[in-house]
Amino acid sequence: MSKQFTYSELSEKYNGKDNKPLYFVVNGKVVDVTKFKDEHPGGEEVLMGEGGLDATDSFESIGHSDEAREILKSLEIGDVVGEPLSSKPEPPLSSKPEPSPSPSSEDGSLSNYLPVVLVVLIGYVAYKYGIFG
Ligand code: HEM
Repeated sequence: MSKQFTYSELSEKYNGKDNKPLYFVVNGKVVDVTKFKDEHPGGEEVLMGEGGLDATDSFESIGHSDEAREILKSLEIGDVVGEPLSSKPEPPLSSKPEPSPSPSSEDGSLSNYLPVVLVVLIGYVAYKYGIFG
């Protein structure tokens, strides 16, 4: 059975800082990129930024080649268990703003009566100037 890591263990002991090993998670697998980071065509910094985190989205969004996936496989050293520590917390659903009612639908607003006022006005003018004979 392969070695198991938790996210808190990874982010504390394997974050690549202060000469610590650099591990992160891709598709549920823990990869050891301590040595590979120097050879990474995309640079060392981007990998350092993922230390101890779930890098699946970052890895997939770049559109890495099959060769990159082969290297990824060769670097796998274990599995991750438990929930990821959320680096970018989602706002709770309840904080979403309620849609505000549109002002034109307010009762008693003058704009609701505008068509009626216009029709009466036009009728009055037409009557006054003898358009109806
Ligand atoms: C163990 C994990 C990784 C491996 C084995 C790996 C491997 C590679 C390889 C072989 C390339 C060359 C292009 C290709 O073949 O697709 C590459 C490019 C690149 N990688 Fe990674 N990569 C890993 C993780 C990451 C992560 C987590 C990021 C972003 C946070 C990243 C960002 C990039 C970028 C931006 C390039 C493009 C460089 C360029 O074309 O100028 N990589 N990677």
